[in-house]
Amino acid sequence: MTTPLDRTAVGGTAPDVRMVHLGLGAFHRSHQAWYTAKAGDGWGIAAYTGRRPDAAHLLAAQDGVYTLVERGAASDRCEPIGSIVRAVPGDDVEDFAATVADPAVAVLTMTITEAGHRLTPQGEPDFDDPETAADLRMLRDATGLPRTALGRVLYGLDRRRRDGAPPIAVVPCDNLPGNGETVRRALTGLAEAALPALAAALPDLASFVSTSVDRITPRTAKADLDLVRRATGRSDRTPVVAEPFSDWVLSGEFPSGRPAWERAGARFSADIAPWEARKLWLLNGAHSLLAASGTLRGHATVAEAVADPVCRNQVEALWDEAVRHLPDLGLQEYRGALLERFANPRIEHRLAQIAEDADTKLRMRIAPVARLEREAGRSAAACATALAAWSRATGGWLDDLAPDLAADPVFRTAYADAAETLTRPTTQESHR
Ligand SMILES: NC(=O)c1ccc[n+]([C@@H]2O[C@H](COP(=O)([O-])OP(=O)(O)OC[C@H]3O[C@@H](n4cnc5c(N)ncnc54)[C@H](O)[C@@H]3O)[C@@H](O)[C@H]2O)c1
Ligand SMILES: O=P(O)(O)OC[C@@H](O)[C@@H](O)[C@H](O)[C@H](O)CO
Repeated sequence: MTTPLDRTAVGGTAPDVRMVHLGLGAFHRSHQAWYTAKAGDGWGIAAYTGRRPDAAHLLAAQDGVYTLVERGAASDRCEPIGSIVRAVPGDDVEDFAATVADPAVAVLTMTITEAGHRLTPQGEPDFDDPETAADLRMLRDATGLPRTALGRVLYGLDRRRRDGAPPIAVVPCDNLPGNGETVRRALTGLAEAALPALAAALPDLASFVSTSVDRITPRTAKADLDLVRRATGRSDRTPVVAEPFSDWVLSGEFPSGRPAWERAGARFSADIAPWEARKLWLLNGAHSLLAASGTLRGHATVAEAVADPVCRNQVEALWDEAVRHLPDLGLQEYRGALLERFANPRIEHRLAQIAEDADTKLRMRIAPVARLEREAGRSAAACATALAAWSRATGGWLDDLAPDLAADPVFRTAYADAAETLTRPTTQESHR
């Protein structure tokens, strides 16, 4: 017999809400909520969805409690997680703002996806984006509620300013370089356009923490619901599956306190840039390369693609280019560990998921390495392969993604050569 999952699975008492999260997806639950539960020092989270309410409804029906399935190469480990105390649809913007303004709340984390930031390719607020422009008008004229993620954050922070609550730490957890500083600049620019009093107050009202986040978390499959029921004897309508590995590097101030995330292995560093570049260029860069090239070669998951020698060689070549621009942070070991993580046959990480919003991702994961390679006088052939595969898989144009690289004759030649190679069968294939 199975019993429904609820708070009794985690001891019965909910911790007080001291953290708020925007973008209640799989990754928040496998990562920040997991670190917060492991810290064990009584921080509860009120989590809001970004776009669709479904995740909030499912989770709220279970008192916010869900099962984390840690999926190793050989077996699964199921654990109930109880740090999310309230799960709320994101379109309840008034509720979100009231939580952000709550003086007991000290931390605001976010996973709104890279594209959800609605930034220009240069990483600045995009005032030409119609939804951003509509939010700015509403905020300025106080005529409605914002719909974009950053618009909602501005609305919440402005409520906090007006209520005179103590400063809050804003902790972006998307795969964006310098995510804390990027979000600080974006919010400041947007506030200057619509809420000048907030723009002036922001430096005292909020700190911005940059983070490098890592835990491969694919979308949950239907079969995982049965698996959890069999393994735990409880029916969970919304478990989350992740690899056993997890990493979190943070840099910045927490003026009103934070959970003791270091108890769960989080690291605090004054200089996050090298860690972040290592993760974005090696892990995420390879993911985006595989999402394009692996799809072209008929693969559906990361594990399938990385087992293909053609894709694997492309990944190694990309890494050879990237590591020339990274300090020695145990790069050989890191590469070896990544190959093992990618090869985990039980993690069904679909290339189609990684390929979503591919152009935004490639701008951050591949283009920076290509530029550094070109500055060093090399052709950046492996980056060119990644971009050519993306173009072939999606119909995207290099000129739109990275006009500077498109205008560089050496890179352009490498890109054209790569495009041609992608259509040519390998020696093995031509002998079949
Ligand atoms: N899944 C991973 O392995 C992983 C690992 C590291 C970092 N991340 C970061 O977390 C983000 C979310 O990943 P996930 O696995 O939770 O995805 P998910 O699809 O499970 O959840 C995405 C969340 O973002 C919200 N969202 C999506 N588009 C949005 C938009 N345009 N504006 C506002 N909110 C929006 C969704 O409503 C949802 O709440 C990724 O984009 C990435 O930046 C994910
Ligand atoms: O989550 P996204 O969409 O930014 O990117 C897809 C993957 O590259 C990413 O989720 C990785 O699995 C993750 O960053 C590992 O920590």
